[in-house]
Amino acid sequence: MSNPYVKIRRDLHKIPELGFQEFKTQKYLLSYIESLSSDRLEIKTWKTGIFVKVNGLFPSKVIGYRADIDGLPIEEETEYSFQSEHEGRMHACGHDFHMSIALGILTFFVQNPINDDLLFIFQPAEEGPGGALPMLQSDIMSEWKPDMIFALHIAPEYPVGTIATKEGLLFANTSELFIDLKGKGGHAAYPHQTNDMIVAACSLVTQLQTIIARNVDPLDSAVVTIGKITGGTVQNIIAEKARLEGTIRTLSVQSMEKVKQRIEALVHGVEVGFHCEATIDYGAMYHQVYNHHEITRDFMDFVKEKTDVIVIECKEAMTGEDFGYMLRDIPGFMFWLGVDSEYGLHHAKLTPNEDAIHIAIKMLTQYIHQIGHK
Ligand SMILES: CC(=O)N[C@@H](CCC[C@H](N)C(=O)O)C(=O)O
Repeated sequence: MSNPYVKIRRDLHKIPELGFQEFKTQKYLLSYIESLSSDRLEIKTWKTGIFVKVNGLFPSKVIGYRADIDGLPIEEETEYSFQSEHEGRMHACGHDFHMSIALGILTFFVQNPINDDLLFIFQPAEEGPGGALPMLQSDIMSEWKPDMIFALHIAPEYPVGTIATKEGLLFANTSELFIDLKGKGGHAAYPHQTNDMIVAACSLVTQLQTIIARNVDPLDSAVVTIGKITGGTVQNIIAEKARLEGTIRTLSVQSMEKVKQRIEALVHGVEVGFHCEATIDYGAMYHQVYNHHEITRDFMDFVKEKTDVIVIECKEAMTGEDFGYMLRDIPGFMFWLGVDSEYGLHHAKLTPNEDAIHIAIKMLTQYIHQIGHK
């Protein structure tokens, strides 16, 4: 392991923290960035995130690069010697890779300054409740606002040495979904005296799937996933309460509204049918990731023509990313970085190939070097 950014990735892998609790992560990043001790660097913290400006020689624009820094509530099941030291937390979405790659690029340009200014954004809470929008609206961002911005996300399904992206829509619109049901609990042997919220919740989960099958245009796409159900107390008590937690994904803002209307109608139906009360909370919503056409095309051409990395023109995905908010305001793009893992994103055995770290740093320093001198 001679690559220092692999060591950084492993250090960060050990300390995954949830959104807006990334205190150790922020401290680690700050101590590394401050150790670069250059008078070109300006550093400002924002909650548990960090903005770092690398001042250029003769700046005519600011180039932005964003890395997300939070982990997930997953108990790690890899065979790593550098497993998560935080019980029930894991970097299972590659943000440890994203941070180490960002530090690699940052270090390169501190040591090899270019004309333009660079802004590195280490953003908390991508998995929820969302750090991109409030960071974008912060005073620091108004002062240092980039003229263009980009970011990457690791992709377990693509080989190392490849990237994948496309012009226009890349990732879906998302909305979290929390539904609370409250009825009348009671003795397991007297169901006729109760309104069982376990039965209501199970019925609702099945009904929600009919939205995709029967309400969304088959030529459009949407997802309603319920990832968690809780309810009840013990096996012989009929549950008074149940909670469904999930997420909605759509390829347009309009479809999101339609799906939500159907959810509300079905939840109301369950209220009537099961004599219970229901509340819906949509939690955090993310704007779609929409890549700027010309900038993305230029980037793809650059990688094809000037690097060893293979460019795949991919389809849009139903993943969400609050980086979509940054791209709504600032022209730029996002791309997938191939890391070839048997297990996918959000899996307890995700094991991305670390060779991708060096490949990404090399490719992106070349790219920034080219656009930063124009
Ligand atoms: C890249 C990725 O996996 N992003 C997450 C974003 C989650 C947003 C929010 N918590 C939700 O579930 O809607 C994803 O699950 O796609």
